[in-house]
Amino acid sequence: MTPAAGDAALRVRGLVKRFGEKTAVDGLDLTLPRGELLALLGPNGAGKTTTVEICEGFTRPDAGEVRVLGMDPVGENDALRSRIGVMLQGGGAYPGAKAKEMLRLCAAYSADPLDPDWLMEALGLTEVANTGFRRLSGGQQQRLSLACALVGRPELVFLDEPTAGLDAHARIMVWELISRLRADGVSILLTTHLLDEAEELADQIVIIDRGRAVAAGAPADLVRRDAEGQLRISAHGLTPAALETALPDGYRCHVSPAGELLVTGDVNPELIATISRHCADNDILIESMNVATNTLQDVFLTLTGREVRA
Ligand SMILES: Nc1ncnc2c1ncn2[C@@H]1O[C@H](COP(=O)(O)OP(=O)(O)OP(=O)(O)O)[C@@H](O)[C@H]1O
Repeated sequence: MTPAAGDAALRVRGLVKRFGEKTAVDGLDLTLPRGELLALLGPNGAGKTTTVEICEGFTRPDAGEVRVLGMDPVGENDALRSRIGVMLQGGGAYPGAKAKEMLRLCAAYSADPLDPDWLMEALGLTEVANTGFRRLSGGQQQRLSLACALVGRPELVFLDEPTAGLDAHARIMVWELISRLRADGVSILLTTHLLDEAEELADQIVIIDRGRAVAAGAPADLVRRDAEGQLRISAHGLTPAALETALPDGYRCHVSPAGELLVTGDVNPELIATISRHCADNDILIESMNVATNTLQDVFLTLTGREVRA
């Protein structure tokens, strides 16, 4: 259900941002309903950070409308500051402080902050509580920035690539914390170029490429977008031309770069039986046959012709 504009935590319409000749954001629309997590998924340079910085009120757009909790992020920045959570780079205003001090300073801005000790523990930072920000590893700095964004119990959080550069263990800690916030009703705009991150955490995903939305929907709907299935077959002697003539109209057969025979169309038990019969009649041994499901990577590739990490 599309919420009314007033109900959305974030509403972006027709957003455009240019840097000289370069159009970084090119007519983007986003709606983040309250209490949901919207993932902006796209490759390097897609315009994700630019979009987030505009929503945070740090950058002015060239065109379009942005409403954050119903307000203008530039004109009403003071009123918004305590209600939104932002991950600052480089230690924000306190790069010389120790980790725990820094989090306490951030918490002091809020009337009802989360417990800084609990947050440090949840993000695996307890051991470095007394280490200065500059001496933390990149991954620890990243997690501390996340803690600072969250400690004030914001209604809406902007997380720009929150797990970039984290190892697998730290990434899971961050995912668990984000899921918990989401369950507590916090609205979250998250950017990522990690397909599994978007799929795991998001209620809605907007795939962006070159500043434009190329697809949007719930993760499950996006991967069902191309409802046609695919069979991957390894069978020595099986040729696409011969198999295609044995199948009903509408099926397409070709060989993948990996040397597998791909059959595209409605994958059902009768199709598998027909292929098995064709191979038996021609004395061909099927070594493997798999039903391939569409992944977000496939969706992205189909829409943009590029890998999401490109
Ligand atoms: N201040 C700036 N001056 C000039 N060009 C910029 C500036 N900021 C961003 N760009 C350009 O705008 C485009 C979008 O950049 P942006 O950082 O928003 O992408 P992104 O999706 O966040 O990428 P990444 O995943 O690499 O962080 C890029 O081509 C980038 O080079």
